[in-house]
Amino acid sequence: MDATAASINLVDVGKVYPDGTVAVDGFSLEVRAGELAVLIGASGSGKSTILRMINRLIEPTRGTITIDGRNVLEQDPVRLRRQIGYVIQNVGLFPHQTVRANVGTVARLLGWDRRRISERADELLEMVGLDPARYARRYPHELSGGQRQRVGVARALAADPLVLLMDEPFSAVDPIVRARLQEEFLRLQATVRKTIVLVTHDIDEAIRMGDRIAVLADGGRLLQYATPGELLSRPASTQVRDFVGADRGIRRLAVTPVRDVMTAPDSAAVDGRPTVDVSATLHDALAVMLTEDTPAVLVTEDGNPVGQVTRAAVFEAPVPKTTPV
Ligand SMILES: Nc1ncnc2c1ncn2[C@@H]1O[C@H](COP(=O)(O)OP(=O)(O)OP(=O)(O)O)[C@@H](O)[C@H]1O
Repeated sequence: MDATAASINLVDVGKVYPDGTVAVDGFSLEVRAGELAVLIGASGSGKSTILRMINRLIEPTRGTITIDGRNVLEQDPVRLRRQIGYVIQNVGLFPHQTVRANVGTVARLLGWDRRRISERADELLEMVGLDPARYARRYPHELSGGQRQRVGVARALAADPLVLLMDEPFSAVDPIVRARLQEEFLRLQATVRKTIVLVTHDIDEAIRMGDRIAVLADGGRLLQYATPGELLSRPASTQVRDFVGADRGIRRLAVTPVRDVMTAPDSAAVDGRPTVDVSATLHDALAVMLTEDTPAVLVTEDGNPVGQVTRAAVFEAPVPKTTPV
């Protein structure tokens, strides 16, 4: 087990609201420690309800939820919530508190001393790309939407939680800011490696961010739980296929590394051929082929040729293995 993250297990979880609405009817999912799982699905399919049952903002009416094997339903909900970071769409920052005080909220509740709280808050602000000297003393209304969202992420990470729950964290900002926040967040996640459950409506966001994506239908019915590549290349049903979209073929290129399809470099063609780095995707390789009007590109690692990718290989990219739901 990773010391900074915890696995999450939902087994046959259900929620019937007091008015009789069956929001979630027997939902099971396993999120491995350090992985980012995305919940996506039609409006009203129960995504937010599932998310909020994990930190018990909503009490399940059946099933079990464990974090690292410990049943959350047997823990004190207030203490539980302090151990789980929670980021929501409009952030919910306290308007009359400075950015530093907002980031320090949970640490304060945990009784940390003032100096440790400020130091931690400033460290977190730096991590999310906000210079504390400039922003720590501002109030939320003195920030842009994207900056507020970063403060929300910093606040959720401040007490070093094992688990982070994110409900449409980037949807309140425009698409350009959103893409930048997603990228920054992925870089941050590569360092902090939390176990994350993220709810979104945006299939591009799901594909970009998710290690695994759960596609839900009404009542929290799990249609498929798979890696982005698998979801795009092997949708489990027409419902998933429709959901993922007609351009799933193009999307798939963006999640398939050239490493997966490259073959040994053709020695005669090494000189002068356009190159892509070994970290590139098929989407990158195809873009180079199209702009350079060439049938193949060389794949390089630290500048040395390690393989090649042809147009044919791009279009015949192997289908990823299926992982059982
Ligand atoms: N407090 C409540 N009382 C009764 N029904 C509720 C309550 N909260 C949510 N619901 C219903 O439960 C179902 C699931 O809602 P939920 O918010 O979890 O869906 P969602 O997938 O997150 O939706 P969206 O994508 O639109 O945010 C919906 O039919 C909703 O109307």
